[in-house]
Amino acid sequence: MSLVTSKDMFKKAYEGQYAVGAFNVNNMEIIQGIVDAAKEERAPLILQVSAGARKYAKHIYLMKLVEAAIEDSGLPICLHLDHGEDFEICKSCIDGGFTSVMIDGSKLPFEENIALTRKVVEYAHGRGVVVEAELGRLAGIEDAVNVSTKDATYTDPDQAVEFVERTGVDSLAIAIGTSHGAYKFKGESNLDFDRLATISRLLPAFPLVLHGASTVLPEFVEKCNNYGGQLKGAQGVPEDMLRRAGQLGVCKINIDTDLRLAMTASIREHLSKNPADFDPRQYLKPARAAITGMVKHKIRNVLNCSGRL
Ligand SMILES: O=C(CO)COP(=O)(O)O
Ligand SMILES: O=C[C@H](O)COP(=O)(O)O
Ligand SMILES: [Zn+2]
Ligand SMILES: [Zn+2]
Repeated sequence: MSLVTSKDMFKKAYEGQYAVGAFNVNNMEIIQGIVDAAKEERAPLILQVSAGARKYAKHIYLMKLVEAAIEDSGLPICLHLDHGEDFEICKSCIDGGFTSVMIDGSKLPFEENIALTRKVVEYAHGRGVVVEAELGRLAGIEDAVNVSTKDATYTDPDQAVEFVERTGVDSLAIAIGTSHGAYKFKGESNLDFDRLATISRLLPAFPLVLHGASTVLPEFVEKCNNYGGQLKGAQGVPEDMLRRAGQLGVCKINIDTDLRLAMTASIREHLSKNPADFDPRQYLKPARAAITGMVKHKIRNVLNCSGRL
């Protein structure tokens, strides 16, 4: 088994009206925790690396860890660059063995986003790599930059069609009200499903991507806070909304925050209950198991992709 692109995964997901999970990875325990869950569930899997993760762990370490995960698990895995901000980082990941890259030109004017995305698509497709782009802008924390709610813009459906036609991109991240991080809504949660349905209708059989799709499960926030954390007012996207998105052309659902919460809650609990422990394996082992539990929950209850390998 080797690294694969998301092409077949998305085709099957679109036809089956479910979504593939794209989980952010930063270190060995996170990769192992996710892969263990996907293996048990026989689920398709995308592992994604942000620019920040690449800086933290280094490209080669993440590459080798993912290669090891494929060899050890026998699973086909798509390795994806999350939120590539320029041509250079996309090129570096393509040259360095990734099978999928995201060029995120969403903060650029429409024509500049098209030109940049086209340039990446030409380079990637020539090398068998697929490309995700973004149109419309999510609020929240992304690569240490906080996009305020007033700077966020929802995706225009007609522009989405023109964008896909003119760039030749393989999938498109859209903005319909989700946001990055643990604080997505104040009060009532609301996504623009009419907009999603319109985009989906205008782009039949085309895979859409939902970023900022963590559910921020209250029990994990509470556990963090019960053991010394200070996560006040954290709120995510309700699970039923994500299931609905999966039936409206969303083939890839991005999850990072929920993994962070699962891992941190577990570590906080362990160290609080076992103050004499100082061997990292003592708290990283349950933390890794917490990641596995979270990913299995997503695969079964949010993505509906269990057994779809
Ligand atoms: O979109 C994401 C990564 O690109 C992650 O979103 P969350 O912060 O909701 O997990
Ligand atoms: O979209 C953002 C992802 O959650 C990655 O976050 P990061 O840039 O802190 O690694
Ligand atoms: Zn973006
Ligand atoms: Zn994102």
